Amino acid sequence: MIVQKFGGTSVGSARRINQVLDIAEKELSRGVVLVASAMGKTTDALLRMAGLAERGEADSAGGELDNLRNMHYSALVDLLEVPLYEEGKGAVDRLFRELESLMYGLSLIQEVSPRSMDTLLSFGERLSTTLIYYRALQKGLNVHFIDSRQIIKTDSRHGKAGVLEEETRQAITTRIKTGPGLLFVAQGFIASDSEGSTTTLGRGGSDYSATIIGAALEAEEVQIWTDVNGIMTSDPRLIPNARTIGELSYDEAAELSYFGAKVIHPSTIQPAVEKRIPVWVKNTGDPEGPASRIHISGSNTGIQAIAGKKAVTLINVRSSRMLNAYGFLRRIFEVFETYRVPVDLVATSEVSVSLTIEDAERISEVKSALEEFSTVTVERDKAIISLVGQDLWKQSRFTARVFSALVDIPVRMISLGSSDINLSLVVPEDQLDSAIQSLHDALFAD
Ligand SMILES: Nc1ncnc2c1ncn2[C@@H]1O[C@H](COP(=O)(O)OP(=O)(O)O)[C@@H](O)[C@H]1O
Ligand SMILES: N[C@@H](CC(=O)OP(=O)(O)O)C(=O)O
Repeated sequence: MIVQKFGGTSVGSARRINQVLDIAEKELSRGVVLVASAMGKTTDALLRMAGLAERGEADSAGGELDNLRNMHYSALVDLLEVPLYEEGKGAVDRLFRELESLMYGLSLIQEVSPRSMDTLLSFGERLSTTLIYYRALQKGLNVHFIDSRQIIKTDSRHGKAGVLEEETRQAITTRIKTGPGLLFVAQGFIASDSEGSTTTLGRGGSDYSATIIGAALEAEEVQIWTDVNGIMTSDPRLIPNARTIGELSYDEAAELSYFGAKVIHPSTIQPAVEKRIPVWVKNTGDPEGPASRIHISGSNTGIQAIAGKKAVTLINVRSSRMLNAYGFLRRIFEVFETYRVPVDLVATSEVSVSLTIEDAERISEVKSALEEFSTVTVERDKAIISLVGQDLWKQSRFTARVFSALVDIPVRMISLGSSDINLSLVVPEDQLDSAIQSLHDALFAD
């Protein structure tokens, strides 16, 4: 069997949902689990709705709701015919009634807890998969609807819940019995905790849902269908002449996604690696076109791709008392552990350590804790550029080419060696795009 995941753009209209089901139908002899995200920018709209509800602006929140309703009903009209139309409409009506009551309830109390937020966001995927399921029925396919909250079990960290692997594996294998000719339709992104409360896996988390399901069912492959021709040498929105990378290793894909290549969610690779499941990244709008295959090895040496991540904060920790002493790094990392703030890059000298973090929410607490034993400076509005490829450092001219491409850009920190496939540089955020453009020109010219 295979798992096919379709992102927001891929399921963004009735026409696209038809394309999606054509793609799934072609693979049906293998048995397919289809994992879908919310239509288009629905999750963003639900987030805006939550913000308005929190401020008690029920009318404006209602406006957002009306837009979503129009989008889903107009797709419904195009996808279904009487008599199935009535049944599909009934299911969509129920979801919108529930969503509307929740939204007015939240506007009334003017409070959106992380738990309510996850419930609110879940409507995006629940609506899109309802449309896909009914359209598949309309086409006469042997289709089964799965509520992913019953198969993906997590802790209760709302907004970015941690998956409980064994419980999840058991729930998936119990509820999904695939076989040739069978189609299962499930939501990406959503899950539930042990109390049954809805949780979510973090923005873009549907890719992760797909590999979790793929790993549990020991799928032949997982296909991530999106709006570009696979993983490219850089974001094609920024670099129009970026090229598709045909083959990548799991490590390369993980580094690229972690350091900003939005095309796959950073957690996607981990479940696939454990079961050695190949992950394809393909374009729904160009199913036969160039695509990427991520698997155990097979990557070429040398630069594969450049990723960039904005909104990075650089923290410099300095203590002259630490000269020739030990335990400095341990104390620093204890602080980050206490406040559960992940550190991305680290560079050290004898008396100072520079680190980058993505999540600056708890920065003042982290800073105060570090100041108990050191002097701390914080630099905001930074970005990380990551150059990813096997054995980059073995190529003597490589670093020279990188730095001459960045001659006009102040590089604030460098990290090479922590993994042998990633050279990362910290630059000012407002110069990230131009830095990636000059690096791409210099490194992928031929
Ligand atoms: N290296 C890259 N290769 C391909 N796409 C990339 C890369 N880096 C960033 N992207 C962006 O990722 C987008 C696809 O991710 P996303 O919008 O989350 O898709 P989906 O909604 O299908 O999950 C592309 O439109 C592209 O702009
Ligand atoms: N709908 C969720 C989950 C997701 O993965 O979406 P997409 O596949 O469109 O990136 C989000 O927008 O975060």
